[in-house]
Amino acid sequence: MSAALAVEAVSVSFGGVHALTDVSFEVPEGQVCGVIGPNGAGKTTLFDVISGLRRPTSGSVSVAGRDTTGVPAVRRAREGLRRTFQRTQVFGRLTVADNVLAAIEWRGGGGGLPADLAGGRARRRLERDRRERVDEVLALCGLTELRDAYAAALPVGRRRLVELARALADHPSLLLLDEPTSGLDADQAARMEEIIRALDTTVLLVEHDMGFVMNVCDRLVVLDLGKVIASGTPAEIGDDPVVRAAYLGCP
Ligand SMILES: Nc1ncnc2c1ncn2[C@@H]1O[C@H](COP(=O)(O)OP(=O)(O)OP(=O)(O)O)[C@@H](O)[C@H]1O
Repeated sequence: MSAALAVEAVSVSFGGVHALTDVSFEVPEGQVCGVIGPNGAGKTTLFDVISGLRRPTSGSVSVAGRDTTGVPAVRRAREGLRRTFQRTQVFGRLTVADNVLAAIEWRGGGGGLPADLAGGRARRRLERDRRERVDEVLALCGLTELRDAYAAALPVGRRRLVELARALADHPSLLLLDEPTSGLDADQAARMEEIIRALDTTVLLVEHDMGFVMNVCDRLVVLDLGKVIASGTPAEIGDDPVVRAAYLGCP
């Protein structure tokens, strides 16, 4: 079976700066893979390449066995790729529940043409299913009690959970999380850990909190100055002398 995500020999240069050099790794379906590395290691550039915001100078990206290197970001999103950002992106003027609903309805309000063709009863069923999904995702993310709050009024930790809820709303096949614990307090980070561990979606995440990364990831890829310096299970990475010296700062 092909990997859910395969990054093959990806390089990105910005003029003379080699942000990524010959980066390769795979993530099997359903696994959580963490990308770690110091500032400037190339993590954001890698996410940009995988999500289609940046075309690599060379190399390729495949999702579920299909080469998506030249595929625009919006089409990758339609095919099930979701990404959250270091700076949370939610609709501040919508309630929490409507933020999630909008993430489900973006393919077409109320079901679009198929629902129109199918008639009123089918449309009502579709709308009911969507509202049920909103309730389900809000509960999963611990947001039920905040469903009617405006997203702009929430502290950053809660907004991050709203962003996650939006990303999960229509069952992504590949989820990219950029610093999911940034701005979260300890309880919220624990909730984030639980949510990610319970997902059956393939997840790639960038995170600086090493305790979180070690708990939540099945595999890790370590970048340094744009190159993969190690990859393996969290235990293997924790024991790797190259990583300890270059990144963890210990012998
Ligand atoms: N648009 C750009 N133009 C020029 N150089 C860039 C650009 N984007 C990134 N870089 C450079 O590429 C390298 C990798 O940057 P990138 O932001 O991917 O690293 P990062 O690991 O995400 O860092 P951080 O943890 O600080 O977010 C850095 O040297 C950065 O200065």
